[in-house]
Amino acid sequence: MLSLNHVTKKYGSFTALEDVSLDFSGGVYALLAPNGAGKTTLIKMLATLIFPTKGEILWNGDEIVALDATYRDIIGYLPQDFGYYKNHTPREFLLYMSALKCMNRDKAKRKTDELIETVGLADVRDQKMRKFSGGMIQRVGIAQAMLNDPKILILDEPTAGLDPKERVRFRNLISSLSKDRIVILSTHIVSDIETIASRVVLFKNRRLFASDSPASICRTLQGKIYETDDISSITSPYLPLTERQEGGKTVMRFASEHDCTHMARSVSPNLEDVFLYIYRDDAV
Ligand SMILES: Nc1ncnc2c1ncn2[C@@H]1O[C@H](COP(=O)(O)OP(=O)(O)OP(=O)(O)O)[C@@H](O)[C@H]1O
Repeated sequence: MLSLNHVTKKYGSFTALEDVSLDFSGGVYALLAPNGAGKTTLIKMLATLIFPTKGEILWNGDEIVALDATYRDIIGYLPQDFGYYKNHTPREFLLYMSALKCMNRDKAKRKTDELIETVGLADVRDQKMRKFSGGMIQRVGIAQAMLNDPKILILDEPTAGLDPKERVRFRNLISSLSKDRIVILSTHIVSDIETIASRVVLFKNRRLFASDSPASICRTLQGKIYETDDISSITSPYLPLTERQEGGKTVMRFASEHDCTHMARSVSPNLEDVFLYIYRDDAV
């Protein structure tokens, strides 16, 4: 198990994360928060690129910093800006990354071929990456993070810049890779994780706000979410959430602290409602 115990991270006098305690056991953990909430800071600490100012991060009871290379051997990491060589083919790039990870050549070749299949790049394994789409590049990124068959796979905003079809493909890939390992991914896009996250981790005001299953997180707004096509009635204190077109009318989803069944239809909360509700005062 990977555990954060009272972790605080400061950059000079600025506190990016404060007193975060959190356990990761198995499955997909989605760090969901608006930009600037500290997701990358947490991810970089988990990847041992930066260190907590206070508190400790433990892998099965041992500090990850003290474990050093032993810990790095069990993690796979895809950073936000994943640097690759445009003139490399996926195969060349993965073999190069295997060499950096000191893998023996036979194992590296075997693993490279296997991962190229897994991420669906077999047809282009020997083509230069300069013409690859964002989704294809991210799939190469996942493959390099998986070379050492990591127990912990850490992905920082893996779906940023992908088109809807690529996002779905990527989501399915992450889900298939999450068996028998911890996957920790950061995102500010709710639809990326609604179906694949076993746990959603929310931060607010630099602190941990919630860490629970998507269903439990959604239940926190049970009885507070409504829909109506009388959108002119949705003014303060109601909180407008989303709008959609239905049967030629605009239907608005909104949150209310009080019963509104006299004027609107009560609906089941979804993760997007929760996100918009929790971060209503933040710039998202
Ligand atoms: N090296 C640094 N020095 C000073 N402040 C920093 C540094 N890195 C991050 N910050 C600040 O810490 C806060 C959290 O940043 P972080 O990158 O962790 O957020 P994030 O949730 O990952 O957002 P994004 O999705 O935009 O990367 C931000 O206010 C950011 O400006």
